[in-house]
Amino acid sequence: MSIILRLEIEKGYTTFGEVATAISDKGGDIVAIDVIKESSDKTTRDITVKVSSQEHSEDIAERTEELKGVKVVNVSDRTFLVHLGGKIETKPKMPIKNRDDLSRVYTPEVARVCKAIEKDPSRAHSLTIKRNTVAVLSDGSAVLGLGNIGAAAAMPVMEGKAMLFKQLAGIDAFPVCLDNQDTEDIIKIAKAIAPTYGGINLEDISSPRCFEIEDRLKEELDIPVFHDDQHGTAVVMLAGLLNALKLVGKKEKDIKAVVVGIGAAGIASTKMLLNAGIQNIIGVDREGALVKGKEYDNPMWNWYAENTNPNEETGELSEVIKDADVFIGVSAPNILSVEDLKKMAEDPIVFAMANPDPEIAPEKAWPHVRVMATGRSDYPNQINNVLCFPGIFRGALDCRATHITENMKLAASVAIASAVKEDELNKDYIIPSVFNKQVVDHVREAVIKAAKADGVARKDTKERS
Ligand SMILES: NC(=O)c1ccc[n+]([C@@H]2O[C@H](COP(=O)([O-])OP(=O)(O)OC[C@H]3O[C@@H](n4cnc5c(N)ncnc54)[C@H](O)[C@@H]3O)[C@@H](O)[C@H]2O)c1
Ligand SMILES: O=C(O)C[C@H](O)C(=O)O
Ligand SMILES: [Mg+2]
Repeated sequence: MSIILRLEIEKGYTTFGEVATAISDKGGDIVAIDVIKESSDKTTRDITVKVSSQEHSEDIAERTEELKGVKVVNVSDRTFLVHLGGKIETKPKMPIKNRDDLSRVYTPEVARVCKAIEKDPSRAHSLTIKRNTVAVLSDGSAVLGLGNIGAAAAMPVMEGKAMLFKQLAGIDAFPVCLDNQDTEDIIKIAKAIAPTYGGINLEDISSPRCFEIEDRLKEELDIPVFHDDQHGTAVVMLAGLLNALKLVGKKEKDIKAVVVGIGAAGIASTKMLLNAGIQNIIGVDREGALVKGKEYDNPMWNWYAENTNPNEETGELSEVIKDADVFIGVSAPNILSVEDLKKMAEDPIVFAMANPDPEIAPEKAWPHVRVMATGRSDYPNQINNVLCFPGIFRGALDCRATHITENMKLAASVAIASAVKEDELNKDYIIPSVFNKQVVDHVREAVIKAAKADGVARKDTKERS
């Protein structure tokens, strides 16, 4: 990463050469120097420095501040710079050039359009932003793997999702971050804001509340509601796994899979694994493997224990990982060790999907596994729900689907998997890149077909409204 150090240097104490030496002594690589302000007694300079980590950057800033007459005004890294003022904006589709335009887009003419919608509410789809707009709704309770960091702190993730909706699928999405973590309130708020949107993408809402919120909204609204951390993750995980199993020549019905983190992503992923014919799945959470006969507070865990772990294996991850063919991690950083990897069956497949820090670092895992994937953008094999949500919503909006069904999700999975051609498949390419333009189109098409087959499409996509 690179940072920009803004320094105020009083003249007569420390020379710029001494500042540069201090930075390079600490291992910083100076790549640019800009003079911001110059006066008779001091100079302000921006120094762009390549550093290896946040700690490294703090170390350099501290060392620089120790120099006599030098003040660190600001340390900004490029990631923070791209977040300045937020990452998205709204834009009018046409300019308002004169009173005539004004009277059409606004009072008085706009009233005729309002009345038309009042008379026939379905016209909201064609006469407002509804048909192409998705709410990215979060309560900030399970943001990435960072936990309950609240609504305001969740915003950068939700803005990022909105950017991806637009860039990858042309969908106008914007964050709706709620300072409220009460299940009933969230349901009420989501229902109240629904008229604005063609769909609701629930994001980073912790389990088990996320299940009830999604189920109730699906029941009570006529627009698609999709909890991305459950279904987006499961769809992409299955796509990657189908290809990884092909690569190692193993069959779904013969393998043992260990899923760690039995929350939103873990439960939905397990349901998809079961539907794909994987029979031996063991779920592990903080207290070890979930097993039949135990009474859990979390009702979903009781369901889980009843429907998985046919051999009733018990114990910690380090015990049940023995002879596993597949590890699916949607839990917390660094919970999988090299020792665990060594106990797995031949040709281990490891999807360490916790964000931003995976269950095991790829550098550690690579020597011991056949296929390694993470949720991150900076390693090969990115298993991340971003491969799903743009295309699945593009398809759902285009056919005006009322719901996103199991078949639509499965169709999305197969479409994502098939974007990797047989002759391209290799251990570092089991899943297409986020930038593969075919992915959204293929997912869209597959999803529309499945929506029509399931009777949830309200519109023939050939017509343009
Ligand atoms: N790559 C992706 O596309 C993707 C998608 C969704 C979630 N995730 C990641 O998966 C993780 C979980 O997300 P979620 O939405 O399911 O959250 P969640 O809060 O619903 O579930 C997390 C579960 O992990 C369990 N857990 C936490 N620490 C654990 C540990 N040390 N050992 C075993 N279990 C542990 C928790 O008890 C909980 O049941 C996060 O890190 C998130 O970033 C990745
Ligand atoms: O946001 C991501 O990168 C993926 C996922 O939604 C997560 O919560 O980790
Ligand atoms: Mg998420």
